[in-house]
Amino acid sequence: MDVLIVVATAAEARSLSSLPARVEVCGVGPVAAALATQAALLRGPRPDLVLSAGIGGAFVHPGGVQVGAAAMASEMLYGDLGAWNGGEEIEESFLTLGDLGLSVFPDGPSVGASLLAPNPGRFPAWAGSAEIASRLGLACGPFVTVSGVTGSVEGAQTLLRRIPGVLIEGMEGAGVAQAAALHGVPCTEIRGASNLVGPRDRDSWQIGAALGALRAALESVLLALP
Ligand SMILES: O=C(O)c1cccc(C(=O)CC[C@H]2O[C@@H](n3cnc4c(=O)[nH]cnc43)[C@H](O)[C@@H]2O)c1
Repeated sequence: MDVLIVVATAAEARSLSSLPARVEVCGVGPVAAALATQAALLRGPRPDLVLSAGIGGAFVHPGGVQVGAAAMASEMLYGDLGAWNGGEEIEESFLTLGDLGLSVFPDGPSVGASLLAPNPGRFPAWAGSAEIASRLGLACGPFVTVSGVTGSVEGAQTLLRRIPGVLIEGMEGAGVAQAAALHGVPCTEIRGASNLVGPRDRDSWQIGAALGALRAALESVLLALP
């Protein structure tokens, strides 16, 4: 399988040097990720699989991953694409694009693109993800993509309530997946957990351990691919 790996930063790319895959550095955030993935796919060659990869935050729950371990996505979804709904008389809640009847894809034919099924910003991972993760002993579950890193216990709990079993928070995965979906190329996400999702404690981030786990996971995944 020909694989395109998309990472946010040059440091992440350096930690993946000499892997048998093309590595594209996209910049931080979902917009940068989607733009760079789109550009790489237009430039070609067309890969068989796109992998969004990097470090990420781990959600704390019984099925969650430890800092320093890697995990694989079952789906990639936007965590802050929608509308906050609150006021004097109602408790604040979050409305997703699905709740609002909106889609991340054009809702009519657009230049150069055929009409795609409405999508609220949730992208199923490549169909082989769960099987390969289980074979390699990697946790597999939903990965959420945000533009603003979660910085409180309440923020982490709100995301966990909205996305049961969510494993990892990152800033690029759903953007990469959206671009791959537009091109009809399967996509999944792999991250090494550098920190817990919650109050900001930058000194506790274990970036070296996360990058080591990410590289080991990617080496095994690339070997195991058909
Ligand atoms: O120090 C900060 O407050 C800070 C704010 C925004 C970004 C950063 C970065 O170091 C880049 C984050 C980079 O790594 C991924 N990442 C890692 N942990 C998390 C997380 O808990 N939540 C979301 N993203 C995370 C992300 O994909 C970026 O590419 C530092």
